[in-house]
Amino acid sequence: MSKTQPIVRVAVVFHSGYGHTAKQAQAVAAGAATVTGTETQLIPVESAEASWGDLEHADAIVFGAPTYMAGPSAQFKAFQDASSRKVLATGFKWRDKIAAGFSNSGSRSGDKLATLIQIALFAAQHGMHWVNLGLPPANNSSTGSDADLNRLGFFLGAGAQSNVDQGPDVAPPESDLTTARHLGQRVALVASQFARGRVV
Ligand SMILES: Cc1cc2nc3c(=O)[nH]c(=O)nc-3n(C[C@H](O)[C@H](O)[C@H](O)COP(=O)(O)O)c2cc1C
Repeated sequence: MSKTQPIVRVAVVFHSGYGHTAKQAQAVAAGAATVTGTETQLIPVESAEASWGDLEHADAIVFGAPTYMAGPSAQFKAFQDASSRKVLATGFKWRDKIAAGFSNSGSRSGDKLATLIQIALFAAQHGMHWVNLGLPPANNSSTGSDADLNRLGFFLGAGAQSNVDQGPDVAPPESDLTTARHLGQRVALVASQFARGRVV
């Protein structure tokens, strides 16, 4: 890349107990990869211990967790807690990075908003710049449907819903994965704008 088009690194850190949120995470990364000059990395929280260095070098980190009992899963929360010692205490290393979030759950609401709010606050504690979903709500009129982009009507981040009797081969549905790809692309674009600004 030229000096005016720096490479932008987008990391997607996620937990998924049964594979559904992993599908959403893969879609976020795929969306980010559509932006020229973007390198993406998918990091399951189980691998986070080996990935603190990668996260330090990322321009943007997208955080994703399934909603379990009205908040991020315990495994994702453990990753968040570990970041206090690994990131905050060692020099506020994520300050001024781009951040965004996503969550998947069994119910259409399922209280995913609580998870997204928690993730946004977590990013704020790290001094990161939050990127919202940037889509109008959909599936909210007589002509709307579950095939709509942002069918669940989130603003803060990307939501997905996976029927609890379906595996990750079919859930969440394509509309939620397209919504996740949109978020990834938006994050990569914003990260690219920030990176160009730093060059200037
Ligand atoms: C311990 C536990 C708690 C859950 N709590 C919620 C919840 O609060 N709201 C909801 O809609 N679904 C809830 N679910 C359903 C999951 O969010 C849903 O199955 C999701 O697709 C799981 O994602 P995963 O396969 O990435 O783990 C819960 C599932 C588990 C296992």
